[in-house]
Amino acid sequence: METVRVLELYSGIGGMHYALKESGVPAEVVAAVDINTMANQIYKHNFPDTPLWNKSIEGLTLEDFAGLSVDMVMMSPPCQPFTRIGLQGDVSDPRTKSFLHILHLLPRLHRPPRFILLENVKGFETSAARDRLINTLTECGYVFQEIMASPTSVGIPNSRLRYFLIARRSAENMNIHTGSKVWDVCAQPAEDDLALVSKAACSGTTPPEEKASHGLVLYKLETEMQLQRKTTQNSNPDVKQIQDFLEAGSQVNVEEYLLPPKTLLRYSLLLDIVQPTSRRSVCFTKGYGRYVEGTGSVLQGCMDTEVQSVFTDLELLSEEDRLQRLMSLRLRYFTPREVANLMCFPPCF
Ligand SMILES: C[S@@+](CC[C@H](N)C(=O)[O-])C[C@H]1O[C@@H](n2cnc3c(N)ncnc32)[C@H](O)[C@@H]1O
Repeated sequence: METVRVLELYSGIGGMHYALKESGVPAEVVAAVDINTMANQIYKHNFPDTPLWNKSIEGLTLEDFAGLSVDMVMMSPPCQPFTRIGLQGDVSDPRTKSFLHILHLLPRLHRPPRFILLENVKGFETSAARDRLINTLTECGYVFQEIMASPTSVGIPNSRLRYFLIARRSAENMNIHTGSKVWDVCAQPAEDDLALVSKAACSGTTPPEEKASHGLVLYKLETEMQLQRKTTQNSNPDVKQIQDFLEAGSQVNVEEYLLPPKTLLRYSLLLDIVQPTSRRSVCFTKGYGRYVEGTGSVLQGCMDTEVQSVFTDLELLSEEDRLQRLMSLRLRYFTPREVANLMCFPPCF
């Protein structure tokens, strides 16, 4: 099989490049393009031999494409215009401009890429940007498939529901079929709604410590449905346990990652707590470690105490007693290496 020449747009820290390597497809990233200097430093550190263009994608020309002679374009355009908790500016958000530029170039390329791979957040599948992408692909003679998938679909205990599109020029005699159906390969379609736990809870829909109808005790600000979903996720043997992604105890300075008292007292009801034996965690975001609400799970370090007993009647205690109880769980943030493990970056990253 010939080596596939790949252009990696919005290359960030190189997640797609690692996935490409992992796929076993003989491929070479002939150029990676990103405008973020910090991300580019990380990319360069991990892929020193890949030509990295520190420039805006709006600046790419037909000549750039012709010069690279690419077989495949892979890209993760900025997702903020499409996230469900964002403003959903879609095609009118300035951050979509560079993607629209690519769609403008595609029909004009002398030698269009044989394959296109795209990744984005849940929300993209119903956007006008997605409709424009589909129209452009159809106009250019591509067949494609759209898939919604989460790491849990492949046995990783982290919910991060994402949109994927794979497209191939139809002259390629392919066996994927174009269709308007977005394939959902998740056991639970809305699973990363867990990241929105605190949002629903803060609207005051669920009083703490309410007895739910299935015998589950709601001791935190979460709905019965959310608790039920967590229980189901934790009992799915197809998904690995969190402990398989942790650094060895001797390698972690636990004190450095413990949640500070102020955070425990203020935000304990909003925390998404997981244990080493859990088979789930919520999506980690940029604010992890700085903000609590919906930014990622925290790990229970001491198993001698049950989370439920800590939270029972917690609000009736004095501040000092509350803190003592909460601290007994030894709640800590995941280390950067552990987050990278959950995102399936290889050990060498
Ligand atoms: C969703 S992230 C890409 C993640 C990437 N797949 C990774 O593994 O890190 C989007 C990236 O697009 C870059 N970006 C956004 N707008 C851009 C533009 N107009 N030109 C070039 N890069 C841009 C951002 O700096 C960011 O790194």
